[in-house]
Amino acid sequence: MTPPRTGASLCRLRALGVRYAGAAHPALGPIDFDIAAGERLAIIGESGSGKSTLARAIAGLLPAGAELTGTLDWPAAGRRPTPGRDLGYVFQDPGQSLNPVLTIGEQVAEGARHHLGLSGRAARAHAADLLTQVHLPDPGRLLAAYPHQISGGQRQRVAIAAAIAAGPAILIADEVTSALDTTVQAAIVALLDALTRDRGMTLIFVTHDMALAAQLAGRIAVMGAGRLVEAGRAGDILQRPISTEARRLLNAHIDLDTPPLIGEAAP
Ligand SMILES: Nc1ncnc2c1ncn2[C@@H]1O[C@H](COP(=O)(O)OP(=O)(O)OP(=O)(O)O)[C@@H](O)[C@H]1O
Ligand code: NI
Repeated sequence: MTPPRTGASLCRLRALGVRYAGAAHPALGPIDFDIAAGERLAIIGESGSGKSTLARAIAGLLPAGAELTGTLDWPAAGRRPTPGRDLGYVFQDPGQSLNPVLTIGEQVAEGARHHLGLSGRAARAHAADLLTQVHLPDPGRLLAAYPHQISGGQRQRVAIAAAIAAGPAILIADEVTSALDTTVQAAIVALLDALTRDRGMTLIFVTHDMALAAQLAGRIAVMGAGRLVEAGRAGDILQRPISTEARRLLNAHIDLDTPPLIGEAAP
């Protein structure tokens, strides 16, 4: 897919709704929203608010049997992006992104071989290059390793390398840092920031952390109970949140930043 002009409407949601198979109520919607080409959007909300459902609907990665209502158009491209080629997706748990019985080399090279038509040898070289780009040490050795042989933070770097292997124009990262400790979190966020900026990719970053959202995104969409309750520039939402959901997420973050009482901090 040729990357559309920056700022053009990339994805247009109109009365978009999702109902999972057998569910009594829709998990999402109706949602009206536009995503601009090249923008950096954070989708935030509390657990169960529908963030992943929205992200998966955009990616075309909803589970079988999920029913979509309303419309989801791709005006600039004229067709939906192909996951893996036009759109990369990184999950919260690298176990969902990575296959435990394939080597890291095999899975990072797979996207390049499949979508770019590279030979096995060229795809392997490309995979080693990608591992370097996500700042993993000793790519030559890592190519032959299995996911369980590296740390959680390293696995997330591998998942990011695999997601961008075919050079997609869009990257969706769904809670990719929530299983990691704070310093590793910051490094992964910095990596996503640099990679997507360098490549002019559209970034959709799902999180329940307002500070991470504001750090990475230009615009924030706030979800609550399956609906979009507020959307706007990151700075505006941080300084003047309107919805109770956005206020709650901000307060939650201030609480986290409060230093623990001396008694609690003692070992
Ligand atoms: N595969 C599924 N089948 C049925 N219901 C689902 C499925 N996935 C999610 N749901 C339901 O849809 C609603 C929205 O869930 P979703 O995972 O989108 O929320 P979320 O904001 O991503 O939450 P979290 O922060 O916990 O990841 C919830 O009520 C959830 O139970
Ligand atoms: Ni989720």
